[in-house]
Amino acid sequence: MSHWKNLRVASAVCDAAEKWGFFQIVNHDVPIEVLDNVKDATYRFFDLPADQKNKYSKENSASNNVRFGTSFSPEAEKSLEWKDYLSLFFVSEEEASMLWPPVCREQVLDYIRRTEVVIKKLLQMLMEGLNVKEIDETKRSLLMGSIRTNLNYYPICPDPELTVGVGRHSDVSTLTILLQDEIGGLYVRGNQSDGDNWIHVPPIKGSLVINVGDALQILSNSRYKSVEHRVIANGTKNRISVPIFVNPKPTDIIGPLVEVLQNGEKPIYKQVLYSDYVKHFFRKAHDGKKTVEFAEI
Ligand SMILES: O=C(O)CCC(=O)C(=O)O
Ligand SMILES: [Fe+2]
Repeated sequence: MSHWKNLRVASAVCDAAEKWGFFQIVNHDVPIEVLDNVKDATYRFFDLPADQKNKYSKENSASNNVRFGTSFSPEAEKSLEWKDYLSLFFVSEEEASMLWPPVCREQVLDYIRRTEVVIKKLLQMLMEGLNVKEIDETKRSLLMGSIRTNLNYYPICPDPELTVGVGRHSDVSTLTILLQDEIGGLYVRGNQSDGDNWIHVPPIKGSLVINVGDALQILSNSRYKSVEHRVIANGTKNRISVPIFVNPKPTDIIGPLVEVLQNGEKPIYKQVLYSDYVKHFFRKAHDGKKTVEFAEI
């Protein structure tokens, strides 16, 4: 990735986003200490006593932008996912310094700051692949207008056969940047249409896993693919991961970009308010990729 101006790197990124929707990057300029620090901070948060963590639960949190919880949409699920999380919606450094838990705040902010450079480079390459020459203010908002970071904690599960870490889903983001630890357990749906073909994403020290989300699939009129993935429950080890979800602003209207349709290509998606899309997404339990149908024409 440090050679991101090299056309071969750009074309490998666009190719992976088209064919797989998932790839890993190395030599990306986010220092390994920043990654290690945010992993340590994640453990520090989940090691806090329950009453400390519960200060950030739905019932107790001072803001909707900070949320500690379990599973994905507990009201809609038949069985809960074996995962606790702390979700941090970034508004400003000032807000973070007031609301985010002190045990992880600085490390998460640092991780976001250092990753932003990588996000911009990736989006620039992906946009060039769509014939978008410049990321102006409107596009910047559509592509990276809001940022949410989750700290995920998958505790040891006494009977991993009975549940999952995270059920099959695609992300609502434009791009997701995922830091995973060395345990493994993330699977991605392969691009062969026949059968149930899941591919393990092997942990690579220092790498970041990148995946295309629904919003970028919609903006690119399905050129870039938002691919299903899931995490298995683990019977012997705790696992953590730290995704940064890069999203449009909630008030943005998303639909296929004009540059993509310039050659006469038919739009597959209509224009939808991004916050409506997100609402639709969180109403249901994780169940594959059906959510994107909400935006189909
Ligand atoms: O923990 C992981 O590896 C993936 C988590 C994930 O897919 C998500 O939070 O959307
Ligand atoms: Fe995901």
